[in-house]
Amino acid sequence: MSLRAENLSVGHGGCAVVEHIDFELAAGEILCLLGPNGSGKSTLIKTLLNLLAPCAGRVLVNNTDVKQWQANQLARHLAYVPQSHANSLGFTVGDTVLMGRTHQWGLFGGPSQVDYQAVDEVLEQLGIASLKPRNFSLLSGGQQQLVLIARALCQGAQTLVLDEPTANLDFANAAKVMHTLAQLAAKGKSVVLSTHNPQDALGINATVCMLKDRTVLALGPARQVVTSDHLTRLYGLPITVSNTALGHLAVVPHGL
Ligand SMILES: Nc1ncnc2c1ncn2[C@@H]1O[C@H](COP(=O)(O)OP(=O)(O)OP(=O)(O)O)[C@@H](O)[C@H]1O
Repeated sequence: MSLRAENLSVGHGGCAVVEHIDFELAAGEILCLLGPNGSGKSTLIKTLLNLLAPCAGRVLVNNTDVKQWQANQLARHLAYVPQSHANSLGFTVGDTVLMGRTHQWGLFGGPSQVDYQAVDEVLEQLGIASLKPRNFSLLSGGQQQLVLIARALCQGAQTLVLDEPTANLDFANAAKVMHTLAQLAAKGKSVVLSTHNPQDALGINATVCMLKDRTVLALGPARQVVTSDHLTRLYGLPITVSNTALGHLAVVPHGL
């Protein structure tokens, strides 16, 4: 499985928000989009998912233009994980995850034993099997985010695409979601995510794509690209990336 952006320009109504984006994501890799508010992260994500047409260039999934994929076929390759939300009309966690299988049922089909088994397997894989009978809308934001990741996995997609998966999550839940994504990548899934926290990118050893002023400011491995200089330019305030005594890199804004 590969996801490739080729000289891609993304935007709305023919007006480009970011131009000349080039990257290739292979199995097991994580691409992390960083950029200030309005820099085009969500616009790029929607274009990758074929929800928005590119202004120029193209998106290729397994070397085929994303526009040429049938929606139910594309669902086996790309799964969108929205931000956690509570308007699930009272569905249980089990039902919510089962919905990831609908593209496999055909017009008049319904779930089979294989589908129910797939639900149990992904809930087990993410360590949330005990949540299965619970009402999705009554879960915490972090639990909901894990359930939505489970639904995407149940879809069978090779690549998960997440728009700000840690937004609105407390410190522990955000860490758990990022850890889960890193574990999935280690097992061969590809992940695209956006975040407002550069520390997220360092923690999961991602490839980072920084968006600023309609261009890609930097693209490369987090430890090379998430630097004081790049972050200062990206967010427009002094930011230091320094080594901690434990050998981690810590991102600290200062001078406010
Ligand atoms: N449906 C739309 N029609 C026209 N312009 C839009 C639309 N959606 C977003 N935009 C504009 O596109 C630009 C990029 O928005 P986008 O939501 O992609 O940024 P973002 O980096 O995801 O922002 P944030 O971090 O605040 O979520 C902004 O100027 C925004 O106003």
